[in-house]
Amino acid sequence: MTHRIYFCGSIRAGRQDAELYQILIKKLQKYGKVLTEHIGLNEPWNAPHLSGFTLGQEDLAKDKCIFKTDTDWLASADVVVAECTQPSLGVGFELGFAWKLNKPTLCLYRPLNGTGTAGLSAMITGAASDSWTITHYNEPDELDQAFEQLFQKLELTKNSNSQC
Ligand SMILES: O=c1[nH]c(=O)n([C@H]2C[C@H](O)[C@@H](COP(=O)(O)O)O2)cc1CO
Repeated sequence: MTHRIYFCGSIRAGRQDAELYQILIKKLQKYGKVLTEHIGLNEPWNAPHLSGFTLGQEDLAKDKCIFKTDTDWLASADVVVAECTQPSLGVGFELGFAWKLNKPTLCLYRPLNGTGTAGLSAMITGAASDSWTITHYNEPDELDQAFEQLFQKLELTKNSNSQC
């Protein structure tokens, strides 16, 4: 299976869950190419595709490059998987963008995490549909089944679309 997977996770909004992102990205790589694998790196702001910018630089040109690259990747993705527990403006923006493009989307949320007591935004839960799923979990291994189901469904859709 060679799906193009866009993974979302907090960067500037806080790196508390960085190790978890790395684990989830590794699990997702079983199903295809994770376009945003830099989100699991120790310093995602120095990812290889940003190597033309000075180390540590966070100016407008770099932000424009991040925006262009990420929105292009999102538009080309077959599926979006977002870890939403650490609230992030960037992740929220990406989810709105994915929704507008009708991308199959899986939103992951850890309700028992200290930062998540207030619950997910209604703008995420309220979007639930056949292709917009919200999965609550505590440990990454609990997601194996959800990932399996997501990609099986994607395969079925791909196959039925290619038959006509
Ligand atoms: O350096 C970056 N690289 C990058 O790809 N992003 C994208 C991908 C993440 O899913 C999301 C994180 O947004 P934020 O930085 O607002 O937490 O934005 C965000 C930044 C920094 O805002």
